[in-house]
Amino acid sequence: MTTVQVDTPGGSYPIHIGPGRLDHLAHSIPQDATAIAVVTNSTVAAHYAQRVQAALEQTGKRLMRIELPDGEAYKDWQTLNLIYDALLRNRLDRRAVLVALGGGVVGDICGFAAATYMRGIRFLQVPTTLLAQVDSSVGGKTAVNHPLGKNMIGAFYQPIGVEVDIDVLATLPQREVSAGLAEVIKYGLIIDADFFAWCEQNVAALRRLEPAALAHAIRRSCELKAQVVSQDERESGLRAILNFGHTFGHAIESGLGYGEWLHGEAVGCGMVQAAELSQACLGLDGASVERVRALVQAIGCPVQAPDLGTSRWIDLMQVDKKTEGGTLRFVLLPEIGRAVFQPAPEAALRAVLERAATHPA
Ligand SMILES: NC(=O)c1ccc[n+]([C@@H]2O[C@H](COP(=O)([O-])OP(=O)(O)OC[C@H]3O[C@@H](n4cnc5c(N)ncnc54)[C@H](O)[C@@H]3O)[C@@H](O)[C@H]2O)c1
Ligand SMILES: O=C(O)C(=O)C[C@@H](O)[C@H](O)[C@H](O)COP(=O)(O)O
Ligand SMILES: [Zn+2]
Repeated sequence: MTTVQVDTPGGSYPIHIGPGRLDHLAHSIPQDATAIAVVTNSTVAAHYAQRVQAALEQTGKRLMRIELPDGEAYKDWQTLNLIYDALLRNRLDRRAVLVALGGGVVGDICGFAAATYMRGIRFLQVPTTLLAQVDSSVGGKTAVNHPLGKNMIGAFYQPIGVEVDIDVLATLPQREVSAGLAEVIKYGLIIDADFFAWCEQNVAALRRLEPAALAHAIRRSCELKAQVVSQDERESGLRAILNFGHTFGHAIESGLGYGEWLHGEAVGCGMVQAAELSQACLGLDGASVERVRALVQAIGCPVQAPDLGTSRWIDLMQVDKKTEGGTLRFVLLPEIGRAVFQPAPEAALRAVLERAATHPA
C-alpha cells in the first residue's frame, strides 16, 4: 500500500492506494461516528456493496445503504434529494459518516450531500472507477449538474480520506478505462512532461490494466493532483490548470445531453481542441499537438469533436465557472508539461470550433 497526503485549509487526509483496500475500510471510520451510510449506485452495489458492508460491520456502528440510479443523467437535484430523504428518514445525526462507493458521479453527489446535510457531516471517498481513483475522489470538488451547465451547483468540501482499491478496476468496462486514462494523461500535459512521455510508452499496458503500470499511473496522478489542490484548494488561480480540456469537454457533455459521451471521453476530445487552440494562441508546436491527438486516440477516446454549430458551442462554453464578466478563459499549453490560464482571441477559437463542422464525427 502507498499513501499520498492531501493538505488543504479545508482538511488534511490520506489517499491509501493498493489492492484489497475494500476489506480495510473500518480503519477509516472515526471512533466517534454514530452511524455509517454507504452511498452507491445499483451497478456498483451488485459488485461490491456486500463486501464493503461486511468490512464496515467490524466498526460495530449502525450501517445503512443508499442506492442511487446509475448514470451521469442522474447527477442532479432529484437524486441528491433521495440521499437527504434517506438520511432524515433514518434520523442520522451530525456525527454520521457517509461513504461514497462508486465512480465520480456517486463521489460528487455524495460529497455535496455531506457538505450540506445539517450544514456538513464527514464523508469517505471509496472510488471504484479509474477516473474517480485518479481525479474526482481527490481535492474536494463536489457538485450536481444543472440542465444549463455541468457541476453548476456544488461546494468545495474535503473528504476525511480516500481509499483506492486497485482490484475493483477488474470489473470496469473498457470504455470506462479509456475515459479514466484521459484524466491521467491530463496531468502529464499540464504539469509533468516526463509522465506524459511515460504514458505514451505504457499506453498498451495501461489499457490492459497491468498492475505495475496501473499502480504507477494512479499514484503519480494522485501526487500531482494533491500538489495542485494543496496550493490552491478553491481554484483562485493555479487549480484552474486541472480544468485543461474541460471548457470544450463540458460543452460536449451538456450539449449532447449528459451521459451521451462519458466525461473522460469529452475531456479527451476537449484536450485535443485545447491543444489546437494553444497552437493558434501560444505557438505550441505542431508535433506536440499531434502527440496529444495520438495519445488521446491511443487510449481509446474520440479525437473528433461533435458538430454542435459554432454559435451553440460558444453559448455552451460561456456557462463555465472560469468565465468572468462574460469573457471565456482557457487553460492552454505553451509546451507539453506546462499550462497557463488566459482568454483566447475569438477568431482563433472559432477556427478550432469550425473544425468540428468541417470534419463531421
Ligand atoms: N470532483 C472532481 O474533481 C471530478 C473530477 C473528474 C470528474 N468528475 C465527475 O466525475 C463523473 C465521472 O465519473 P466516472 O467516470 O467515474 O463515471 P461514473 O461515476 O458514471 O462511473 C462510470 C460507470 O462505471 C460503473 N462502475 C463504477 N465502478 C465500477 C466497477 N468497479 N466495476 C464496474 N462498473 C463500475 C458506474 O456504475 C457507471 O456506470 C462526472 O460527473 C465528472 O463531472 C469530478
Ligand atoms: O479538481 C479540479 O479542479 C478539476 O477541475 C478536475 C476536473 O477533472 C473535474 O472534471 C472537475 O469536476 C471539473 O470542475 P469544474 O469546476 O469545471 O466543474
Ligand atoms: Zn474532469
